Amino acid sequence: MNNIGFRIIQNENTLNEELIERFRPLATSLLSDSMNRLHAIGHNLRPYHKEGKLIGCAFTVKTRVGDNLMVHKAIDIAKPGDVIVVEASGDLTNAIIGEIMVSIARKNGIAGFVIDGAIRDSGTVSKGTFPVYARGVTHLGPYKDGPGEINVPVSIDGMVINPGDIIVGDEDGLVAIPSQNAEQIIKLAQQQQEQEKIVLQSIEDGSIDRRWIDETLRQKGCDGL
Ligand SMILES: O=C([O-])CC(=O)C(=O)O
Ligand SMILES: [Mg+2]
Repeated sequence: MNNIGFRIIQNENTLNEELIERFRPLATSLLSDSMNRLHAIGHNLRPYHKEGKLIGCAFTVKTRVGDNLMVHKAIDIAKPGDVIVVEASGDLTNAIIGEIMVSIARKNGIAGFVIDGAIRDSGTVSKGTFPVYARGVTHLGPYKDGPGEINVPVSIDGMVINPGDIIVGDEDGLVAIPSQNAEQIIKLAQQQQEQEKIVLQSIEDGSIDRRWIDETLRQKGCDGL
């Protein structure tokens, strides 16, 4: 039987430790620049935890607005290191997760949550280092009836996330990288990181070259130069 709207699909993707460590020093700004500033989860999802970077493979959940039955199932079956990514239509009426679900997820070795919807118990979540990104907060709790689906493509604030995509989150927000592009994106981001170090050093030693600004303005025909 294929009960569309009420399905659990297996997802064996994992991210090895070596790749995680190579992503760790790379800011989301470098990673999104390395995808031509076109691919990113939108700015509406913000971190609600105190600190700590999020890196892991997407374990996706599509759920009915305000319902978290399938999110509970996801917490029980996702692998250690997975990031549970929940499409809840961006609705903030009912919270999708709270302190108890965060505690179970942490205990199960889940890397973090990305919730395109609301969370609750934010006072506790905000004191911890377990990564939780969400669109907002409400004290109103979730229903637990479904429908919902696990490991289908989801849409998170303007970006399609496929199960197994690499999710990276920091203070600036979230990016998703198809796993087959990981090596290429890491290399490009490392190159930009080196370039930015050189720029920062040139600011310190006064050798920074700012001629490009006037050159660009001249090309635009700017008055008053
Ligand atoms: O009731 C729920 O499922 C959500 C919640 O508040 C918690 O996880 O603490
Ligand atoms: Mg709670």
